[in-house]
Amino acid sequence: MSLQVRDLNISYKIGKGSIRAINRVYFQLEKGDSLGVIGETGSGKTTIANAIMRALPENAEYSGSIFFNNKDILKMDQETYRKEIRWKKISIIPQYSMNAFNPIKRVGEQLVKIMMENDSNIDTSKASERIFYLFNQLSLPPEIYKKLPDELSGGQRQRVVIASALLLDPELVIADEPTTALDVINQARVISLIKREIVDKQKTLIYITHDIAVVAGVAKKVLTLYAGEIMEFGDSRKIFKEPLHPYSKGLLSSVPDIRFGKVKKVHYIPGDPPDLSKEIKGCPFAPRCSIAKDICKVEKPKLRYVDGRYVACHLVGGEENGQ
Ligand SMILES: Nc1ncnc2c1ncn2[C@@H]1O[C@H](COP(=O)(O)OP(=O)(O)OP(=O)(O)O)[C@@H](O)[C@H]1O
Repeated sequence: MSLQVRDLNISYKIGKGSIRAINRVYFQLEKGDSLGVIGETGSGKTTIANAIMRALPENAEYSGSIFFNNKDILKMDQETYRKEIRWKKISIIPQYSMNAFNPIKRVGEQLVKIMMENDSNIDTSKASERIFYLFNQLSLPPEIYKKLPDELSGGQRQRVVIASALLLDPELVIADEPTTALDVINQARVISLIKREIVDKQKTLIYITHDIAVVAGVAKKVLTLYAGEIMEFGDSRKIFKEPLHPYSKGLLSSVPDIRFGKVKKVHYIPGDPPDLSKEIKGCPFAPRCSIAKDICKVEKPKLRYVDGRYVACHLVGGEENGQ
């Protein structure tokens, strides 16, 4: 598996104007990589996921490429993507599992249908064998197979969604805020199952979240996104230990640490993200950045390779990325 996102730009047309949701995004993942995508609400995380899933809404306009195993999926027609890629090669665990299922059909029946529609070599007995195997892996009781979606708890439903994403053994799984609707116990359970069934099995994972602490536990790489632009991208241990971009620093210092009976002082980044319907000349973070210089307000910083990661900041030195 290889995923190369190259110069991705996505905007949404609204009325006479448009929202520039993604700007010049580049990143690359290989088999076994796990990437945490973090950033405030509206930073463009779901837009990236939808672009990879070929599920952008009608009002989206895009340019750039997303090479998946060397084929540009943005240039593929919808039908080819649906037949060859969706479920089989790339799948998604969406934010709200409620919407993922038909409320009047039994869970097992719906999972069998996904499998049979996407793989002509599979019959009902092979499909149910795979489903029971995944239920077992995800600590779901076999009775779930015959239940209606509404008869499951939130945590069970989200685990069934994980099972559905894994049914056809895809190479890349995108988890978009998969634990938002769950209590902390179920959050921890779902996260550890995602780690065990996706990361530890050498599949590639893109994990989208507001929750930085989760990324630290799941992802080997991290990408901080702000106003649709990459601020920092690279090895998560390096970035968590010593973030270089002022935005990554701000995000990390906003994580509460209540361990060992001590409550660390939580900082927040004053101000709000910019209005994406207006042109942003310099670094989008400059108006909120406590160390911004004049250049930051007028010139976009390039992504530079610095100390083992890419950083887009005029005030952090290093080699240019060349992209
Ligand atoms: N269909 C749409 N039409 C117009 N604007 C949209 C559309 N979808 C998203 N946007 C805008 O694009 C920007 C990026 O949205 P996106 O949902 O990708 O962000 P996000 O980081 O996933 O946010 P959240 O964390 O809240 O899910 C936001 O300004 C959002 O309002």
